[in-house]
Amino acid sequence: MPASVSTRLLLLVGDSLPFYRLSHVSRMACSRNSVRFLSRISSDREPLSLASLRFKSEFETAKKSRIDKVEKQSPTVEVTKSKVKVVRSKGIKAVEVSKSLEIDSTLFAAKSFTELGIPPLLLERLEREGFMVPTDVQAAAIPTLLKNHDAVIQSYTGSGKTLAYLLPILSKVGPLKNKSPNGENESGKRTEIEAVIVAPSRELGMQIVREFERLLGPSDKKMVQQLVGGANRSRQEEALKKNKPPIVVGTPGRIAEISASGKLHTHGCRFLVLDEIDELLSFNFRESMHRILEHVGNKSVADSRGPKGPLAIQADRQTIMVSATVPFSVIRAAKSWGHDPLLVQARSVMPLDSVTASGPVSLSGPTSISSSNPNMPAPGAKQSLPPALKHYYCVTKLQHKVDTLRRCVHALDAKSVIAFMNHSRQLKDAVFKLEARGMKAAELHGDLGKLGRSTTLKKFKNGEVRVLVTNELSARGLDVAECDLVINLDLPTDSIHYAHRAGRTGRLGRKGTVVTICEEPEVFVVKKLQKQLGVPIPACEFTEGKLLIPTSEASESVFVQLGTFLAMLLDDQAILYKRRVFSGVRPIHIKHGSDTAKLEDRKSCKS
Ligand SMILES: Nc1ncnc2c1ncn2[C@@H]1O[C@H](COP(=O)(O)OP(=O)(O)OP(=O)(O)O)[C@@H](O)[C@H]1O
Repeated sequence: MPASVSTRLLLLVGDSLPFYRLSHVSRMACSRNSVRFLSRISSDREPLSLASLRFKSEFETAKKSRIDKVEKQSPTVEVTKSKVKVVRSKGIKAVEVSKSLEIDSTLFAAKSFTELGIPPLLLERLEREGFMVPTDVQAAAIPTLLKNHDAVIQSYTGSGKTLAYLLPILSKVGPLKNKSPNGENESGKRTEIEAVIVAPSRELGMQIVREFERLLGPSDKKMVQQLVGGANRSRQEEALKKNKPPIVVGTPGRIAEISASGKLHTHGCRFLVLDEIDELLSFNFRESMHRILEHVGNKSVADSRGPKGPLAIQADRQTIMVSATVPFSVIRAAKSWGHDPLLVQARSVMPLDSVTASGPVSLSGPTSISSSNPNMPAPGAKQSLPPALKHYYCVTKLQHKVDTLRRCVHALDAKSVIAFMNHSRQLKDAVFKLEARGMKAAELHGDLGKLGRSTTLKKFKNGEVRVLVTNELSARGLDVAECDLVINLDLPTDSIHYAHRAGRTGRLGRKGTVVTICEEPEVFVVKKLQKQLGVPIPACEFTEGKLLIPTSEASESVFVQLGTFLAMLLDDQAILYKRRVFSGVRPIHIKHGSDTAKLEDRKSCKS
């Protein structure tokens, strides 16, 4: 090891920090059942579970007569007596939670989809496709949506928000829905569009279509029609005419276009889903969204001169808005477009009216929703990151960024990597450099045609391409389960963009790492992101094929995690956590990939 490195007291970081349990603290957001499910996915170690925290988790249907009752009680998590103590055993420092968090988990402890009111045919399909246990957000959203509430669904990336709205729709629309009281399945009787799902990109739109098709099966897959831009429009119109699909999924521009041409009749539509709603609110989509909101589910001609303007039409449809990040603009829009909409999160369902711009509404609620103060955490960003993700940054010179990326991929032995850059013209260069060094890479951006985009994506998904170099196009919604590393070759513009990029890895409880490669003058931006997101982002280096962290950074990172842990255990109003940055701590060595880590010379740690 070079002298410069050895004198800097480095920490070798592996898959498990000594505070492994701390790194998973936010799994508290999961119900016991989904934790059980998640632990099946990463079964190589035991995660911190609600059971270990002694959460109450029986499914007590009888005790709850009406969902609305629950919905009105805003904070659903109650901290009664919490004691955290640091214990030492076998040289490992660990945190033991001795007593006792109470959670009103009736809505969020479903052991199976059966308990959520899904019809039998759909249950069969779910089972066939391997969906056995609902995730937390699904357990909260499905009963809420089945009761026809308008809703904003917010939970972290990769937590299964698509099925959270797709299942209630398929419970009421198409061939898998509940039979009518006289025993007849009414499928096929209606000829109108019953559900419109809008997504901001073609890739995401097509991914949603595939999720529908997977459950509908080959014989009924024509029940859903994709209307995404870049594809042949007249073919889409013909398919609409011929198949009369009850469900359409598309991008705003194409849906608005076909609707304006009179070939898409959505006035009788019952569901309007706006996926990645905060993105759909952007200026680019304004006109198309205006048309969609004005027409979908509005049987009578809308009064566009009403006091709230044309977009405030109270339609007959159920409006469902979805994103991992919910800034206040979304809350405002949802209040204006929906009938008493609810905010559905993994552990809470509350009226949107209880969400204000000025302050916290609940422990898990949108405490970070703020419309003005730039120093406040970015709206909704905190709850948007998968809890098991690890974040690092690495300082290098501009001309060495791609080489650092390559070393990072080797050091972490990453199999499937998404690297983000801000400008599409730089992507080709990065790909060229990687390929020249023998690393299989490909670029993905909006300037490629539809075919080029889908071919590249397919190659990435099936492992032919190891590094996908892309821009913001791929930051939202893209679901590649195998992606184990996200790299920011350029800094994201803010914490919301960071959260969506980061969320391409660590999907559904899997392991994932995010590394931001930046230049020295950009480090303050990373520090700011760390503060806004409430996650530790320590500096790292890549030496001798290993990811190394300077000791001071490691200590800070451990304490950011401890702070997050305490803040989650105890209401942040009740405890004022003071972060201590250690000084003079002797080196800590943790073997990469080992399950148990050694915290050497603990005596020198002053706590
Ligand atoms: N209950 C479940 N059991 C097993 N797999 C599931 C379940 N729910 C969802 N999944 C899978 O988890 C993956 C992530 O789901 P999805 O894309 O809906 O996440 P998301 O929350 O919408 O993420 P993002 O915010 O990034 O769009 C998908 O591959 C989906 O098929």
